[in-house]
Amino acid sequence: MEDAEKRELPSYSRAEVSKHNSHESNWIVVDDFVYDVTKFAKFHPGGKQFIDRVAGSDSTNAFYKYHRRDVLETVAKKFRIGCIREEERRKGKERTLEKKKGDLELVPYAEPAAFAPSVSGKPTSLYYNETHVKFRKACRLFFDTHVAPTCVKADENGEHPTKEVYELLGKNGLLVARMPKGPWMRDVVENCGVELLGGVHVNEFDSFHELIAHEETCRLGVPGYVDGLGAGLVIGLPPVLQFGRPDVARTVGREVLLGKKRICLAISEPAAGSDVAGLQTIATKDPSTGDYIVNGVKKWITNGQFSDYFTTAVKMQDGTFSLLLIDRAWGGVDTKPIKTSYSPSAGTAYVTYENVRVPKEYLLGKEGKGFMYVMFNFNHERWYIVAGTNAANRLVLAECFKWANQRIVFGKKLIEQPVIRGKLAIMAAQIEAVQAWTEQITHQMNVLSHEEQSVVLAGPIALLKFFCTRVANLVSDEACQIFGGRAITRTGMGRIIEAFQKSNKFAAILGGSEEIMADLGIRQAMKHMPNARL
Ligand code: HEM
Repeated sequence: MEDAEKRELPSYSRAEVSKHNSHESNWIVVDDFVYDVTKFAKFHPGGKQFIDRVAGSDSTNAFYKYHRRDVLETVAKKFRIGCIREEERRKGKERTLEKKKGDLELVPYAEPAAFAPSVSGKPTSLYYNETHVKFRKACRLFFDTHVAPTCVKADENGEHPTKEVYELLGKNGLLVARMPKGPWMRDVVENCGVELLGGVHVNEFDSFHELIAHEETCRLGVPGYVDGLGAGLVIGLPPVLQFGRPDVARTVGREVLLGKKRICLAISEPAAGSDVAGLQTIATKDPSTGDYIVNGVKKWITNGQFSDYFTTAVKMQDGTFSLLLIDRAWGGVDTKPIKTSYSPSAGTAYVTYENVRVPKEYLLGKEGKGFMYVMFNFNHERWYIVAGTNAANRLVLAECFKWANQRIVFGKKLIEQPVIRGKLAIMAAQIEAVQAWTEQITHQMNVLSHEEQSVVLAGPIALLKFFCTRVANLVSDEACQIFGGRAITRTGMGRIIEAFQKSNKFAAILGGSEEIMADLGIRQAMKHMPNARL
């Protein structure tokens, strides 16, 4: 793409560029493009003197000391006046790697091993086939084209993803792709015009495609906005689809999976986080109609601020729990934003229910069985949290590799320092371990029934989540040390590291805290352990 653009532009020799080396005419070269920065110099955010110092020269290396590559495609583009003559351009490893929309990364460990470039072109994993490769590439192109160009600003401004973005995700199957396996996918594909990306057929779609959909959504580097893109849907809609009355499940399922309505899961309360049994939101039954009247509050509800539907856990008068689907339009539901350490784009809310009348048709499953449904849903929720967190871990590692390759300190590249390579090694090894275990569990999800999964996978998924969020903690810590001051700066080179640092603890708490996960993993193992003795 860059080469094609260069063919269209006037070309200059390096000698010609070097003549424009003053305040009156200041040209610089970055990646073989020529920029006239004469007028821009005094508006340059880094100060005029930096630009003046390099007037007339190739400033590629100097440029990459202080900017992310995207500055070239945004701010710098309007000053681009030409390119360097072909025979004088940088060659081989001297050239900055060109990256087009939809390209997978070539940086080491930036992609799961099965998607890293293979020398022979042969598949390198037993879990994935050609449809997974096509699906990942199509997802990457989708996000690079439709989401990446605007999400950084939206996240910065705390804007929720728009209805248009949701509808686009819906139409391209990126909402249904994040649901557990079930008939809803065939329904929206065959009856609602949804087309799965990469030409994947409904019959081909499996849990590995779903894993890819989570990974691709979560690797944008803007955690608040990423959660705004459907964290509520991933955890809030499955109970409706799996346990709702068929007519309710179909109507609400279609609305949400097409991106026309939004949903969240409302379980935690000011006094009940991981301790789900401590819920205090009460549902009383109207004996004349069988409807439920709900009163109470919910806290930390991701997407609650802009959701239409709330999949809500309530306590019944007899002390048991039920799950109700509540529509904001019925009245009595109020949401207000909670300020968290990441962007308000996630729509994290404090939700109040005041005498909300819920028609009995909106009970999910059986009365009094809500706790079981919440537990059932937790396996999928925790597995999705792992998928997203490890995708973010990987993104951070790729940022570290790039930065260590371009940052010069004490006269050499950071990556030439053994201490930095040690940090990259510990991150890469642990991220790969999480990936391998995730893929193993994903395979089990593919072959086991839901019932078997509840028995066999609850423990391993809890331990995997515990391990993954510990790894995220380590990745964040090491990345901060590699990026130095930039890791605590919201914009510029270290923005992804800074955002990750502020948000990686979310995954260690939501969906069951690290401590509870570790304990649950071993308790589940003990349940199935025979009375073995040494
Ligand atoms: C077309 C050329 C250039 C453009 C459009 C440009 C634009 C920018 C922008 C937008 C920033 C704000 C930080 C960010 O968003 O990343 C910035 C910061 C900066 N730029 Fe440039 N720049 C250019 C060339 C250069 C060159 C050639 C140098 C050095 C020789 C330089 C040195 C700096 C420095 C030192 C900062 C401050 C970095 C910091 O805060 O740590 N810039 N520039």
